[in-house]
Amino acid sequence: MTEAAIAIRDLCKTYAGGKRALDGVTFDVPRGQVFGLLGPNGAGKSTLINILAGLVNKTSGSASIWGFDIDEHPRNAKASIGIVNQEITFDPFFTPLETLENQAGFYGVPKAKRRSLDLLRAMGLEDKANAYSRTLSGGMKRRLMVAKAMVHSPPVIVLDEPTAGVDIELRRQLWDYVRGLNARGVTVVLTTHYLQEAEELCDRIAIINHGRVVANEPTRVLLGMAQEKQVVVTLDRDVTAPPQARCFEKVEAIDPRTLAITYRKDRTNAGEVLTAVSEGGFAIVDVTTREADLEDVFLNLTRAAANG
Ligand SMILES: Nc1ncnc2c1ncn2[C@@H]1O[C@H](COP(=O)(O)OP(=O)(O)OP(=O)(O)O)[C@@H](O)[C@H]1O
Repeated sequence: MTEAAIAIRDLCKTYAGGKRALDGVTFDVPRGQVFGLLGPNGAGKSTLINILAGLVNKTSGSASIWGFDIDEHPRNAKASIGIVNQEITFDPFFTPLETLENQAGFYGVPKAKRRSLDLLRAMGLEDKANAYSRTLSGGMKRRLMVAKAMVHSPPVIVLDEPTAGVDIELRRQLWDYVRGLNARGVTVVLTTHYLQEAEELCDRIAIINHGRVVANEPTRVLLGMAQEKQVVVTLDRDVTAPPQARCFEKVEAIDPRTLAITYRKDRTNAGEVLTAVSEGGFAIVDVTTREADLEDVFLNLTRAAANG
């Protein structure tokens, strides 16, 4: 069996004051994947990452990184992971090249083994190597943070909300860099509030809620768990009385001639829904369908956990 990049077993954390932030968390991050860690605010994601980073002490359970237990081999465990936090932290008066060299010094990487320029190239910052870091754009600063977390060549990198507050174009750029890192063999763990980001990038996703894992599946399996689908039909005339059928879960009027009809794919299919609309005496002029997305699954799972 190939060992996991990160193995977490029955991890618990109760903060002083009694808050139980992690309540028996168990999962593996397989090597070579982009792994998404999702959860609503306060679910325990930062606590988990901080335990891996050695910044927060766990209450019980175990965790290992690249086969190194964080208690038994803390130095090796730390050397195996690079963590990119949400905050941008580097001295604005150093250049990107100096920033990486300083960080490599901090990690004790010998000069001969440093590859600061390679990293800057990989992050698209080569031509900024000698600029003042404070003159970089927001997206460049984030990429510099990723490069900084990579100076000791860890096989695993954790990106905590890498695109929070970043506009869509920069977000796509950062996604490309994440894909590039992964293509070079780096295992990537990503926390994000943007479900579309997880859907696009992650091979596998774990969802945590109230300190527990409520799902841990390949992304496509998770997406398959969404049962609701929608067809949007444009009709030949204004609808005064919306059509009704047992296979409809919900009918909403988008405009007088356009209806969004929700159905459950485990109970019916788009063909039956469209037939029911025609049988209601309408001719269908246009049809589009909307696939359920991760957001539907996420809401269902976190809601189910809240109610259960
Ligand atoms: N130092 C601390 N002392 C006490 N409680 C804490 C501490 N840090 C976090 N918590 C609590 O533990 C729970 C989990 O917090 P955590 O920051 O791990 O969640 P999160 O999933 O990272 O949330 P977010 O997405 O908002 O960062 C929350 O209820 C939080 O208030």
